[in-house]
Amino acid sequence: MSAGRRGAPGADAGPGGDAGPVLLRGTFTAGPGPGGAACALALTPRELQVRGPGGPDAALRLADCVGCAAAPAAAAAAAFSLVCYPVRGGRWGSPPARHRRESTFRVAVAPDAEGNLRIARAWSDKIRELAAPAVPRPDGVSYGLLPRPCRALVLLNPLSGPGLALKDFQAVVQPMLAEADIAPTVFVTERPQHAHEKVRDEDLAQWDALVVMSGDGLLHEVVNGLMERRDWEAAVKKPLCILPGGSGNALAASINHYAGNARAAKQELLTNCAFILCKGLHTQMDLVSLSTASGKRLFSFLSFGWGFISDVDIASEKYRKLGNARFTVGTIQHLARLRVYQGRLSYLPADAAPGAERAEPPAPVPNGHAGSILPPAETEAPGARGEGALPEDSLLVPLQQPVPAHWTVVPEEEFVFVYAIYQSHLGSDLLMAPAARLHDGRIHLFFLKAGVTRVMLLKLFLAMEKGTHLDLRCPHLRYVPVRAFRLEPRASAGVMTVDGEALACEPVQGQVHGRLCRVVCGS
Ligand SMILES: Nc1ncnc2c1ncn2[C@@H]1O[C@H](COP(=O)(O)OP(=O)(O)OP(=O)(O)O)[C@@H](O)[C@H]1O
Repeated sequence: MSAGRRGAPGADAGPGGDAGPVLLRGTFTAGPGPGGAACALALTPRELQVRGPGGPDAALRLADCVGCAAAPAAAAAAAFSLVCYPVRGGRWGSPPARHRRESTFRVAVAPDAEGNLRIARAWSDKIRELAAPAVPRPDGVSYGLLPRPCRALVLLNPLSGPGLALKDFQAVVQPMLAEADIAPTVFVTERPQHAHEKVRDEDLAQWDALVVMSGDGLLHEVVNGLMERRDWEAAVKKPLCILPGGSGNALAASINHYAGNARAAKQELLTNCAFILCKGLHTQMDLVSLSTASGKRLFSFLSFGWGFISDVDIASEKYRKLGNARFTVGTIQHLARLRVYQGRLSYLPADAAPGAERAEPPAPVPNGHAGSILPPAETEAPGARGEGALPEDSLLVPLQQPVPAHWTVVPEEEFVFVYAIYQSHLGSDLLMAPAARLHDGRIHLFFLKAGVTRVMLLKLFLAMEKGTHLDLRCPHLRYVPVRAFRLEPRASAGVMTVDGEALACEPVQGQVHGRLCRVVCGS
């Protein structure tokens, strides 16, 4: 709870107190107009303590505050308003969610309007300063804060998910961004690849952040559009932000989870993610480089899949209007005609002895260019040593060669699914890889071997809602954190998925590139 009962303002002030020392103190009245109740305020580094006349004391947590502004008020007074989004417990069993709460205080203590405005501004400036999240400084990971004012290019797919992205953006997100001094410029996509082309050709210096209001598919386009630029290395460091407008919203659900929030979907998830954007903290995120036998190179932030899960994902697109429920419908349909997928799966375990890959130095696969056909293995990729050279896949050997000897080759060659995920969530209510983090340098590889019963498969998906599927100890399900993998399907029928988008079925291999891009995250 953000507004809790407390002792008198400043009661726990001073070194060692919960809220820290009192930095500002004043007596104002509640509301912008004259005649409001008197309030004694005390501002500490963590909260604004409010004591009304005889009423309960409240503390507004600055960690919940997205903005604060001062303005002149009637009768030579001034006012300052802070907007907080505290978490309130859900009713009737619904999970706790953030709700808007605006608090305005009228300042009429100076003899003139100018003096009152000066005081109101001093309070609002200090509140804004204290409300900015502390930037963590862990070893080796870089965090940053979006500037204020902040210029955000919002790429929005009006047809994603149930088709409400534009309406939800205007109703839920835009007012929050205005409160947080973030100025959005909305670019509504008109067709597939539109966002890809936009960010590939855009002058990125105009923007402090690229915001995607859509499903994961549009962010996949944005990441690959950035990686196709000659200045990709700088471009991909532009902070990205996902606001859930799609049906799966896996990255949004993962970021919500990493922020320590309860599971949320729909408007609650959108409010949580918009709140995270308003706070403006960003950090590094891993990307996985995928190379296909036909020569494509793609960059993926979420997942690569083959088999049951991918088939459900693609086949259920026609139920997009159902939102997240489309996956439940698709799962039930596909359970009825459970298939086996044949192929060879190999991987480099994440805990393989460091340097093992150097014992037998592979000829790394060429750099290529994002989304383009790779040149033959023996030729050097265009620009491989100059500007535009993409990061080298140093753990991989060309697909025509066997995997290096220190890799593990799965003996079984019949699967129900193979799923490599690098974030925690597969969808807003599917916690597939509870251990995954934005920059853990790992691909969380799951594979389900043939022979599993339909009942067990259903149990696994039900348990995944809480992330307890591995506790079922299903002998057919394997989970291994890896740094690279290769999948060689025996037949080309069917479909694979990258970040939930369809990919032709063919041999694919991938490796993680740690901390390659940046993403807005919770503190
Ligand atoms: N205006 C548009 N018309 C048709 N397709 C579009 C348009 N804009 C983007 N697309 C394409 O729609 C596809 C799906 O988009 P997106 O992933 O954002 O939504 P979704 O599939 O509903 O959500 P999720 O990935 O969460 O299931 C993307 O491949 C994107 O290229």
